[in-house]
Amino acid sequence: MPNPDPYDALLLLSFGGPEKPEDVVPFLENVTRGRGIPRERLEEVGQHYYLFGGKSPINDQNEALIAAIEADFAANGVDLPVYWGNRNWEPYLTDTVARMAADGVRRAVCVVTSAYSSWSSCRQYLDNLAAATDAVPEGHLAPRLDKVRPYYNHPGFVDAVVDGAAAALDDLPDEVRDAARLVFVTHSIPDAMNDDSGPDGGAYLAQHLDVADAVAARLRETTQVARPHELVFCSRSGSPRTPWLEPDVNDRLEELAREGVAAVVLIPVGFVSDHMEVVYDLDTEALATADRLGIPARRAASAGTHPRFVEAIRDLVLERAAAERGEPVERAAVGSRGPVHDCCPTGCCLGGGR
Ligand SMILES: CC1=C(CCC(=O)O)c2cc3nc(cc4[nH]c(cc5[nH]c(cc1n2)c(C)c5CCC(=O)O)c(CCC(=O)O)c4C)C(CCC(=O)O)=C3C
Ligand SMILES: [Fe+2]
Repeated sequence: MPNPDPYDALLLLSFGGPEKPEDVVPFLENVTRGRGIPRERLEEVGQHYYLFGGKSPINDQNEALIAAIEADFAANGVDLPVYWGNRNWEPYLTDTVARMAADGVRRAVCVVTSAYSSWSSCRQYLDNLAAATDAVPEGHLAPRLDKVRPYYNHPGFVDAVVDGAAAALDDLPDEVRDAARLVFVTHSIPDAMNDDSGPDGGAYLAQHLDVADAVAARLRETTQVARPHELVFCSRSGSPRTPWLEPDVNDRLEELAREGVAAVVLIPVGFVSDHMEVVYDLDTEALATADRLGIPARRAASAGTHPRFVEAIRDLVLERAAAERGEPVERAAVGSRGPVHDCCPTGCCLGGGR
């Protein structure tokens, strides 16, 4: 039987999103508190949510992921209850951790719906865990919360991305499929945040480039067609004077149209589920850009509840449990960078967060 000791629960930590139109403004206030996002940008992003009835898909997607994890744990003899908390919306992480304390959870392993290193995608979640532990009401012992390593290069996550991309390629018209450009997409962050990501800097960008190479190589093998690939960015915010990672997906599509590209597959490798960044920034905006430019384009599914991703979560949990018991563990990783550390050293992913 797999051994989850010393853990007595799994905590899924996510971003959170609004459920109804009245939630949108308070949600955006939560996200951007102290982050210096211009008012016009907030109004614009609010419109993205209103276009979808004020409801982000992310909460339903997390519920589906939890159901898939519970089924996978039950089928594989992993006896851990699953809790869920968000940074920016209900169920708030602070409330969840208080409930875990009241339930007598002493130590939980934590999986975040974010696969890469950077202040936004790793350190800020660690800070959220620490703050939620500190906020446990008097009279209860706060559980210890161990976040698993950034898993962008875990073979299960990568398999899910490969499958999504292969299905999107299949869906392109026959005559352009072989000439399609593989365009990997992730969330832009400020250059300074990338410069400060990981223990040696630049990890956010380097991790994406590495996994994009790995996915493209796998697609080359499975389809027997070599296609060029590249990484682009979406969802830039902040002040226009602050440099963020570029090119923007829409700007790049303009260039690709001028270069006469035959077709494009957008692969949202930076995202774990098809949340608002995917359904608005890619499906609504970028696919409209491609359409206007006359480029046949498809958007690949993100990992979501792909069985290989769910298995990867089980593997990450059991791997960390064994490591905490002091047993030798093999940390699965594809690409050229090796597994990311279990525990971030001081100074990892600081800065850039202002
Ligand atoms: C790296 C990264 C991820 C991926 C890792 C992860 O998943 O955590 C991510 C995910 C997400 N970002 C999301 C939403 C938003 N992000 C914003 C703003 C920002 N994101 C940033 C970075 C990231 N964000 C940054 C550097 C900012 C600027 C403010 C700051 O410096 O902190 C804003 C403010 C308005 C705007 O300016 O866009 C919103 C509304 C949602 C929810 C989607 C839904 O509702 O379905 C999700 C999953
Ligand atoms: Fe974001």
